Amino acid sequence: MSKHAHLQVALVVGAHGRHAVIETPEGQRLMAHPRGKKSACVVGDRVRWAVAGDEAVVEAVEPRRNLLMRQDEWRTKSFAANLDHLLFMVAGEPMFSEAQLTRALIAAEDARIPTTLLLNKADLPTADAARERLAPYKAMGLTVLETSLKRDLDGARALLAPCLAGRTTLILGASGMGKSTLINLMVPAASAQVGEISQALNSGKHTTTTSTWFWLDGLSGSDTPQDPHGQRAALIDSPGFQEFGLMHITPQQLPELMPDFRAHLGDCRFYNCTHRHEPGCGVRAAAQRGEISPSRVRLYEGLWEELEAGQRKG
Ligand SMILES: Nc1nc2c(ncn2[C@@H]2O[C@H](COP(=O)(O)OP(=O)(O)OP(=O)(O)O)[C@@H](O)[C@H]2O)c(=O)[nH]1
Ligand SMILES: [Zn+2]
Repeated sequence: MSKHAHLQVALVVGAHGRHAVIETPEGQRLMAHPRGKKSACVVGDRVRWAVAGDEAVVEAVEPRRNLLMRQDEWRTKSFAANLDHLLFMVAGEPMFSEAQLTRALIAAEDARIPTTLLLNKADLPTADAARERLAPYKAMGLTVLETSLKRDLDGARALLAPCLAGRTTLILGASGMGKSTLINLMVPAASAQVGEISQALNSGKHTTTTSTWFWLDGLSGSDTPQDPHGQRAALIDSPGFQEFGLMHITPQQLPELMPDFRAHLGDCRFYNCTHRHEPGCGVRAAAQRGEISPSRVRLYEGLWEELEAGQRKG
């Protein structure tokens, strides 16, 4: 048993730099500082904490079920930990980026986090082009839900409730896909809560720089067979969509993490086929038969080069 096992557990609902906002099981929120590098925490972490002087100190982070990383130009940071589900929002206007989608799916697959795709703005004529772009993803088994958050709030709520019930969902969407509209629909008090957390973390500045945890009341999973104890539903919003960091993945792992590629991995002549230029490649053959979309092949090749270059840099 860890030497911190006697300490109380709290949930990290906001984190930024050397600060965290933690929530006790009774629902009390406190500012806390991690004791050291080892106790640095991210939203979704369960932590052991204690009072030291007049502040709360995070003494240890409980083992994580998973951790999603994001990447900006310079470095890799964490999005959130202990996720059950990822909801990736897309739209036809502005048209979503298939490269961002593919990266997110690879990261989620690697972390074994199931993903649902949400096509918003289904009311616009441009939704057809988005549906077409999503076809390969549907074909590889992903669920694609459709909403018109602006036109039909009640319909969206009814559709999303079972998808969010009883689990912790990280919601991702590039600017303009309708993420704020969705969060405000599901969490009416969201903007007030974000204000409180970001004020605590940024000492007064009212900008959101951190992922934020929201409880979704009324959506406990007590009716779902996987969760007979009725775990509370929660949403994590992560503002300022960044690319997923994939630097922890090797190019050789990529095909295993792409279900449309994975389906053909047994069909290559060489056991160490990279599916780029080898003769007798089953993946290429599948692409030629139209079973893997040309855009996915291009994305795979680009990622391969990027990850290989990253490996060389060490
Ligand atoms: N036609 C249509 N417009 C929508 C729909 N949902 C959201 N919008 C509009 O799309 C725009 C972007 O929505 P937001 O919710 O602000 O998008 P966001 O993804 O949070 O974008 P950022 O605030 O830039 O991060 C707004 O003008 C919304 O009113 C929809 O279902 N249909
Ligand atoms: Zn091959």
